[in-house]
Amino acid sequence: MAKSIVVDDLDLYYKDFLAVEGVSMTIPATSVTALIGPSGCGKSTFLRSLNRMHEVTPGARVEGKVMIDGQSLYDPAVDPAALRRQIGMVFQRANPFPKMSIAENVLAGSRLNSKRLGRDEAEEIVERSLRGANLWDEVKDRLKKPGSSLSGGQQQRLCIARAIAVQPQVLLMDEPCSALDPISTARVEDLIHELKSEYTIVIVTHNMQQAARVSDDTAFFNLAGYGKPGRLVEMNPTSKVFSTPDERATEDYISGRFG
Ligand SMILES: Nc1ncnc2c1ncn2[C@@H]1O[C@H](COP(=O)(O)OP(=O)(O)OP(=O)(O)O)[C@@H](O)[C@H]1O
Repeated sequence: MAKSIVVDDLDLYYKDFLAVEGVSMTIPATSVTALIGPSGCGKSTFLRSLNRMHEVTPGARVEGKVMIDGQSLYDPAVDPAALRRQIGMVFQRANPFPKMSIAENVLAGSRLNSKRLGRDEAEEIVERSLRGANLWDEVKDRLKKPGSSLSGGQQQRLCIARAIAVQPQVLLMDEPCSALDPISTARVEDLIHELKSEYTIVIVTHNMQQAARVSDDTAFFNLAGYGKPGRLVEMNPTSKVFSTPDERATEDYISGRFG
């Protein structure tokens, strides 16, 4: 079931370097939130703090709070590996397991999560997830072929199918279309639109039009200068951010005056 995320005064460090400072925001459930801002302002770092991937980097640490439906993500009782399997992530470059078949790719997370899957159960997960990722019709006759035999756009949708196979609460996407052609991009954007009825989606994008097309809310991050931490400048409904933003810096960025 989709969950809301509440972030309270979050600081993100790489060793002594404060990369992101003082972020507080509420990400509503079953909606798409876009993270935008100039290179280096900490969008990916922030995204990775939402499923505890940030701390996988040696020396990286977190101060502050992230709550998912009232549960603190950084509570010592939370198992980060189990949590990462519950919060799906899709990366810039499609990364299917190259030697695994299409079906096995979809099942990879479920196999890690659970006991043995029965054949019927496995087939049901494969079909449901591939349908969910708008890929079923294109691959249903070649489920045993390697994931790497698909086109780039199909591979990215396969990765989305893999992420939703475990029915995550939240789906994090880090520039999921940046390596895709316009047609594949449009398909992934359509998919994001469909998926938001079931998932809470947070997407990092450099593409302003994409943020405007796919998201309900937009968070603009900025940094005061090189070596300074990134900060959240404003978060508002996307229509407002792109028409009458609260902050001058947001307007300047959106209209291409910097970044
Ligand atoms: N593994 C790391 N070790 C040390 N510093 C890092 C690491 N990863 C990122 N940083 C630094 O943290 C800051 C934020 O980087 P991040 O990649 O989150 O920004 P971004 O907004 O996603 O950038 P881009 O739009 O270019 O992808 C940058 O100053 C970056 O150099």
